[in-house]
Amino acid sequence: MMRKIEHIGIAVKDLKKSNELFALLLGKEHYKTESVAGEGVETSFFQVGETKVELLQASRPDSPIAKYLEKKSEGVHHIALDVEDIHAEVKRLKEAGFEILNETPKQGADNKIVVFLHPRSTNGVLVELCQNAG
Ligand SMILES: CC[C@H](C(=O)O)C(=O)SCCNC(=O)CCNC(=O)[C@H](O)C(C)(C)COP(=O)(O)OP(=O)(O)OC[C@H]1O[C@@H](n2cnc3c(N)ncnc32)[C@H](O)[C@@H]1OP(=O)(O)O
Ligand SMILES: [Co+2]
Repeated sequence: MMRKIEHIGIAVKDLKKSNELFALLLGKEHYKTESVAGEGVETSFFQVGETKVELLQASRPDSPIAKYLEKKSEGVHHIALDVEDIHAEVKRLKEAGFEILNETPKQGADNKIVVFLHPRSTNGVLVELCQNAG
């Protein structure tokens, strides 16, 4: 079951500058920064009511964010959905015909395990499933 939008992921070139911009926009500072080496990203998180904004800067050239920014401008990169049982959701979505990029959940930021769906199977939106890592 999809419980809520966990976060909106935004690709940025300069995390420090974007942290200042989003602190001004949201009227509050980010509550954490975190490197996710497996994804080649540096992230920062802002709590916005029940959901979050996740800013993402590439930490190495082969990062998905680096590739994204080679072709597109800064902006909304993905939508993350909070799920109760990520394995059950992967099974349900696979059977429904969605393209799962990593069937085995991988370590995400902010104490989550995550799975991604290919945007070509979701109307052009990169979708991330997030489950609390416990
Ligand atoms: C996990 C840590 C953190 C967290 O929240 O915990 C994160 O969120 S990390 C976020 C970064 N990691 C990822 O994005 C992993 C999943 N992404 C991928 O596997 C790739 O980026 C992929 C498959 C979405 C795209 O791969 P690649 O760039 O090699 O392929 P193309 O450039 O050829 O793109 C193929 C096709 O997809 C379109 N595309 C690419 N990225 C996006 C996007 N973010 N949103 C929507 N569409 C996207 C691209 O435009 C191409 O479309 P086409 O029509 O063929 O031009
Ligand atoms: Co994310």
